[in-house]
Amino acid sequence: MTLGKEIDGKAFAAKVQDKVAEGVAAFTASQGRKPGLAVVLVGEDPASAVYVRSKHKMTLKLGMESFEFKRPANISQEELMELVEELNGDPRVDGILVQLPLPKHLDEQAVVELINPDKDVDGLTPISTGRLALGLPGLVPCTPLGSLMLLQDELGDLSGKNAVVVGRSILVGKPMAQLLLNANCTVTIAHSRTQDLAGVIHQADIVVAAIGRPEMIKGAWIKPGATVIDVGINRVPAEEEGKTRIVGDVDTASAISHVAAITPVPGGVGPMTIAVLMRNTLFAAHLRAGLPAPLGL
Ligand SMILES: Nc1nc2c(c(=O)[nH]1)N[C@@H](CN(C=O)c1ccc(C(=O)N[C@@H](CCC(=O)O)C(=O)O)cc1)CN2
Repeated sequence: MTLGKEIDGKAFAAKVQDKVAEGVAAFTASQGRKPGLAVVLVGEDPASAVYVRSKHKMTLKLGMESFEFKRPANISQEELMELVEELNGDPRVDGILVQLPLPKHLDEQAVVELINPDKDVDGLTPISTGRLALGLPGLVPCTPLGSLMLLQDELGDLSGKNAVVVGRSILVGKPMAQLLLNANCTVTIAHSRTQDLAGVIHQADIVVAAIGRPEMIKGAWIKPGATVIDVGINRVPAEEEGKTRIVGDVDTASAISHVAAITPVPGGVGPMTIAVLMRNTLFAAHLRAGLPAPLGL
């Protein structure tokens, strides 16, 4: 039995970060200021707090300015919108990211829509989404772009490949499908109502799993030799009493003998999410300064 390769997302993310750091140094030298990223965290969700801390540390490590805005879970819609308006107008801020999910009483879409599209480093505003749908250059959501980079590094040209994206979220599934379509794949979006999910997945040369259900996709569903990107980050009970561990949406133990390559969880797509956020911040800084997009990123 041959086993597929595990794609090292951490190592690839480190390469992206090195290139961003070079670009940041060049930008800072030419503009006399550092690119700046503002991250807004609402509430006390422990996972969100960890991700925001990682973003802060990475922003500083790569030579950029980091502005963190922590607000209580009971913040009103108006107060949050005011904060976004302030950041839209702040000349030190090139990129704005509102950490998701927001507490239930807040209208996530309204908050995202208020972000200046030139500062939309999450690629979630209607302008960014529209540009992606039209195949125009723009800011693209971090996890899907990171996943595409891993696929292109692994497979080269993706033209003509059958790709199945499992999941249709605004953050991952929909932009991922659009990116694969722009890369000339034949794309199917599968979701919770898809009939014969196993059969649909079995047609795919590329599977992107983004449904948020722990280890749901089994090895037998995967076409032998397919490349699998596992976007899931699901916390499940560990063997040790009271502890948890993270698993993806794919049952890696059964999939590894079917795939040509697969991203592990952790250490696959996750690190790429933060690396691409850094890239997008550098891109946004170039855009605002009227400079062409940095090369090689
Ligand atoms: N506004 C946004 N909110 C959220 C996004 C996003 O892109 N924009 N994505 C996720 C969370 N996220 C970044 O925000 C993120 C998730 C996971 C990782 C990561 O590196 N994961 C590690 C495992 C980490 C762990 O042990 O918990 C891995 O997979 O190796 C980074 C960023 C939802 N919200």
